[in-house]
Amino acid sequence: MNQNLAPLRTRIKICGLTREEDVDVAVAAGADAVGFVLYAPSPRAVSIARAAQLARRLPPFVTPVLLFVNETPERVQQALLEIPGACLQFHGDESPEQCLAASGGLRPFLRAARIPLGEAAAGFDLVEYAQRYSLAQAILLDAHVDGYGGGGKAFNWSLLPPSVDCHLVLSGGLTPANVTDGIRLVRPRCKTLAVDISSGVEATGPDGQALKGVKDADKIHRFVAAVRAADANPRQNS
Ligand SMILES: O=C(O)c1ccccc1NCC(=O)[C@H](O)[C@H](O)COP(=O)(O)O
Repeated sequence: MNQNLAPLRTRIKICGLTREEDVDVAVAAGADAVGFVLYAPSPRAVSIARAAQLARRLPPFVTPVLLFVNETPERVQQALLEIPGACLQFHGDESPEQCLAASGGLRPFLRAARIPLGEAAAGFDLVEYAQRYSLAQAILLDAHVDGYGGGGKAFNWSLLPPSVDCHLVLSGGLTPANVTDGIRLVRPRCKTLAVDISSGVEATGPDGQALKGVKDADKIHRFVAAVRAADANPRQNS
């Protein structure tokens, strides 16, 4: 366990933004990064032009993250031209070589690992995966769901290996209510930990169904507050 190396400030990414007001709320709440889904089949998809428009609202030191699934290097490069300073997130079946080619070796990228649900998580070799994608800035842990991601499902965090020699981003089914447990369980196992949420801060319609791509300001604020509370209470994090 890398407890002595654990940072006291967990970085926060809010993903799947499509509206100006949600970008502004994420920034006001204290997010370190905001994610734009550049994957057409997603209900949260935005075009490159729209992502660029939204990213222009960001103040210095809040990072736009561009999420791709099995995209061509040409389209990734096009997005980087229009959104300079962005970080990339590869959330499909991209090999290490494809990640490197698409990033042009010029921009940092996150590599999503899709961890099986239930007890099967124990069979996922995260140590080997992190070695394979050693050029990634961090490995983003998401649950294995249909449609590649954004499914709002949590995998069994306690089945992760006790120590992984990389930076991790915990995602998949996080909520304001469970993020403290996630930080407590995962932070001691890696170099640094960030958290990433999309479904768990979405608004719901009158029928109780999630409005995908529309965020709830109160949930974003509660999520950030829960992360900061976890950071501030070392007893919960050891
Ligand atoms: O959001 C999507 O629709 C999506 C589609 C395809 C691949 C990934 C996708 N989203 C991933 C994310 O939004 C986050 O990186 C993260 O995994 C959050 O997921 P969750 O909080 O479970 O919605």
